[in-house]
Amino acid sequence: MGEDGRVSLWRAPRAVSPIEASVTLPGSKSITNRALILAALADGPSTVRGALRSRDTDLMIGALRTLGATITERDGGTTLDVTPGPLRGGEVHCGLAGTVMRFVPPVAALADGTVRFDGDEQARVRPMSTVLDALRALGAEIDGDRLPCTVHGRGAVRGGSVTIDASASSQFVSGLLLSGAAFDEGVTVRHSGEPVPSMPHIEMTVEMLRAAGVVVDTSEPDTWRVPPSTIRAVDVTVEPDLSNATPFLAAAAVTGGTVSVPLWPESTTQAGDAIRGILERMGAEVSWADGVLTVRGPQKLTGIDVDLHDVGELTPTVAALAALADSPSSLRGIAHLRGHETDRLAALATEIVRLGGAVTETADGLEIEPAPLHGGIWHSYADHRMATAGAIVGLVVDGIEVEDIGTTAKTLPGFEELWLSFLSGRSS
Ligand SMILES: O=C(O)C1=C[C@@H](OP(=O)(O)O)[C@@H](O)[C@H](O)C1
Ligand SMILES: C=C(OP(=O)(O)O)C(=O)O
Repeated sequence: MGEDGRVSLWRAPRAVSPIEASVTLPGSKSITNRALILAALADGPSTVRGALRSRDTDLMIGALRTLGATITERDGGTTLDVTPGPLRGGEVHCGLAGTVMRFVPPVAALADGTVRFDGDEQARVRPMSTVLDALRALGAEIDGDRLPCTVHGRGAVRGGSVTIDASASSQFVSGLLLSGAAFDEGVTVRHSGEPVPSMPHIEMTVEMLRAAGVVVDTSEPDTWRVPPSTIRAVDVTVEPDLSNATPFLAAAAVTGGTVSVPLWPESTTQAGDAIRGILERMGAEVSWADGVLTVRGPQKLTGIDVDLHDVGELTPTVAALAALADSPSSLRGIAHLRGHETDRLAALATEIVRLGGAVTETADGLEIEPAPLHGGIWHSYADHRMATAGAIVGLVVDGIEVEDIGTTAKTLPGFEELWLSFLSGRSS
């Protein structure tokens, strides 16, 4: 929606030749928001360098300031100095950020005061009861099962053991673990149910807790044990957001060009790293040397049969690639995407079919057949990754107009300008 309330349409740039470019991405949303939570609970001042500044991370900064942390900015806002303060009540706006909705309530339960949570209309239907019920079982008092809801903080949380069904989102586990060391008895989270999605994101949580001196016992499957302890202040540098890199790498794949992304970590828990294997299987050449990832697109993009359960946030990019491939694709293991920013399976199927594509929505994924696409409006559903998926399609299909491209500000403000300078080979 534009400022005047009308739907805004962005004419997606068409690639006139193979894209040859290099692009540097800002920091990871997932690492930035975890670092901020841990810093707000730490035993002293922390510094977060290379932080992502976007709607989701600004909402996290706002939430933690409300609860009592002092957060100051340097280096154009990408270095954040965080000094924890006594936790208190207030109003927290979650926007559409899963990390704010699921990571902040456990912090609020530790506050001395009442914390009211609300968010965007679409956030009010995102699953949240699992983390709220778990907090109740651990001794917190909470009204509500989704946004809006209220946490009546009492300055401490008993903690202990809780069994949850985290099959709808890994963020339920991460949220409880991030604050768990500050609970009187720590926390033991056991998962019971269908497999937990997005496991690398839980590994990211565990790795960052350990870096802050917190013990996390992961010796039993589907069980995470965090004994009570102080959370050490840290000086952390955030990796670039590899999931946000995927539309840029996809541009090489669909145009037969060459795209490089510097500062690509040699090893990482970020889901975005899985794009390397995915693009290779679709026919691209992928190489990594001296911290630079390079993708060289194929003559013909092949379809892929892939289980994206662990890396669901890559689905919009992979679906756009699949819609442009010359053989069928099957994207599986991603039923939980119905609880993301929007029902991503329905949204992707609707938008690709609208352009002439052949997509069948299954219970846990998408079947995509090759079909010639034509121009038209690509709706974004307030979902940053839907918007960037439309930009990928627009590279090779004439007349694609992406509705509400500004929604990319959730994790990548300035996407339009970055995309344009990238396409002209001007980006860094
Ligand atoms: O913890 C995180 O930072 C995230 C976990 C994942 O959530 P789900 O487990 O709900 O898929 C991922 O999709 C989301 O983009 C970020
Ligand atoms: C699922 C996503 O976000 P959130 O952190 O809001 O869950 C995402 O970025 O793809």
